[in-house]
Parts: sequence; C-alpha cells; structure tokens
Amino acid sequence: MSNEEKKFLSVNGLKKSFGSGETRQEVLKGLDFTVGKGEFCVLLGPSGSGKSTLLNILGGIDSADEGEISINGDKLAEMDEKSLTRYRRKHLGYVFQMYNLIPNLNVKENIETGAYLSDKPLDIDELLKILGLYEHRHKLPNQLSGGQQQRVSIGRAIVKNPDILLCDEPTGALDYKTSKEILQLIEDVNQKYGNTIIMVTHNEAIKQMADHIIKLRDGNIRHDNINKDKLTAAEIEW
Ligand SMILES: Nc1ncnc2c1ncn2[C@@H]1O[C@H](COP(=O)(O)OP(=O)(O)OP(=O)(O)O)[C@@H](O)[C@H]1O
Repeated sequence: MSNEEKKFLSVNGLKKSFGSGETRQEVLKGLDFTVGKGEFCVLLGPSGSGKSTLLNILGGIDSADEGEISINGDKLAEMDEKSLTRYRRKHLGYVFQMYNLIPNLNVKENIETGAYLSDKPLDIDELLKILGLYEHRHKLPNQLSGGQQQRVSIGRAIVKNPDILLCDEPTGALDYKTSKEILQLIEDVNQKYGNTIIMVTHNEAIKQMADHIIKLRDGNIRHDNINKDKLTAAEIEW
C-alpha cells in the first residue's frame, strides 16, 4: 500500500459537542486517526463513547465543530452542500442495524434503488448471487427473515460500489448464526470489491477479523491498533 493509500481516510483534531451552556456535552474531544484503502476497520467502545456520532460525521450526515476529514485527499469541510450530497451518493454506502427497506418493493428493486445513484453500479444479478438472494429476488421484505433483509440492505449499500462502507451495528438485531453469515458476507464484499469498511460494533469478537481496531472511550481514542493476526469470519466465536 502506498503512503497515500494508507491515509485514504484521514481524521485530524475532530471535535463535536451537543447542547449548550450547562447541558453542553463534548462527545468527541479531538480525534486523530487514518484508515487505509480497502481496510476493514472496527470501531469499538462503551455505550455513549461517541461511535455513532463519529460514523455520522464520517458519512456527512452530521458535521464536526472542529477538525478535518479528508477522503482520498478531498476535504469534507471544503465541500458545499451540493458537492457533499454528490459525494455521499457516489462514495459512501450505509448499513444500519435496522434494515430500512422499502416495503412495497421486492428484493431486486430495493437493491436497484441504490444503483440509480451511481455511474458505475455493480451487476445486479451477480450481486444477488453473492448475497445469496438470487432465488428470493422477487420477494417483498416481509417475506424474508431478518438475516435476508440485512443482506438486501447490504446489497443496496454496495451496489454502487462505494469507496467506503459505513456499518452501524449491522448484526445488532440478528442471532448468532445469522450474524456470522452477515459478517462472512461483509468479509467477502471487502475482499471482492476492495471497499474500505468502517464498522461500529459492541461485539469484541468481531475485532479479530478486522485489519484495524479503533477503540473509543469518553470521546477519545483509547486504542488504535493494526491487527496482524486476522481471523476469518468463520473462525471467530463469541
Ligand atoms: N443529536 C444529539 N443531541 C444530543 N446529544 C446527542 C446527540 N447524538 C448523540 N448524543 C449524545 O452523545 C453521546 C454519544 O452518543 P453516540 O450515539 O455517538 O454513542 P455510541 O458510542 O454510538 O453509543 P451506543 O453504543 O450506545 O450506540 C451520548 O451521550 C448521546 O446522548
């Protein structure tokens, strides 16, 4: 990896507070880190440590009070609203704990809603096969299990082949076996398409399959480690 690729995502002095006066709470207290291109980065930390806030700022959904984020050399703060919207659409994919699928569109159509935003979408039939959804492609979301619905939401996020896939507790609502299948899918996607993945989780076991582990505590970075003994999704247990 070249030096630029190692700093594909670069965060410097990032601060964020909510509220004002006596109720003001400093949630991110000055974060500095970089994430390499194609890295699978896991973001851990206790409840309230600022993980989702950080993910929302990285995704351009919320803005920082201070500090700088650059992705592939482009500074987010220098973008006007229009270029930020274009940026989000072209370069970022989101997967949430809740799947947020459109109830009256079938599996294939839900995934297609993600493809319209891209000028280089992945082939949908091939993607449906990778997702294990090809034979379910005509079903509506309420005819699917939770794991299958999460597969659709991952499909919708990656069909535009985003540079960065942001995942907020993607297995939070799933049982053990289904969680492992979803982690395996995210691992496959990362290897096949080379997207940089940033995943927020409470599950300490998931860090074993990451290239990079960042731990927050009280709005600061507590640990920032590269994992040299990476396991596969199939190997981890909790
Ligand atoms: N929009 C908001 N307005 C006010 N306070 C907020 C807002 N969003 C988050 N917070 C506060 O910021 C702190 C960090 O929240 P955040 O959701 O980032 O934590 P987290 O690490 O993701 O927690 P969890 O693991 O429980 O999801 C919390 O104390 C929360 O109450």
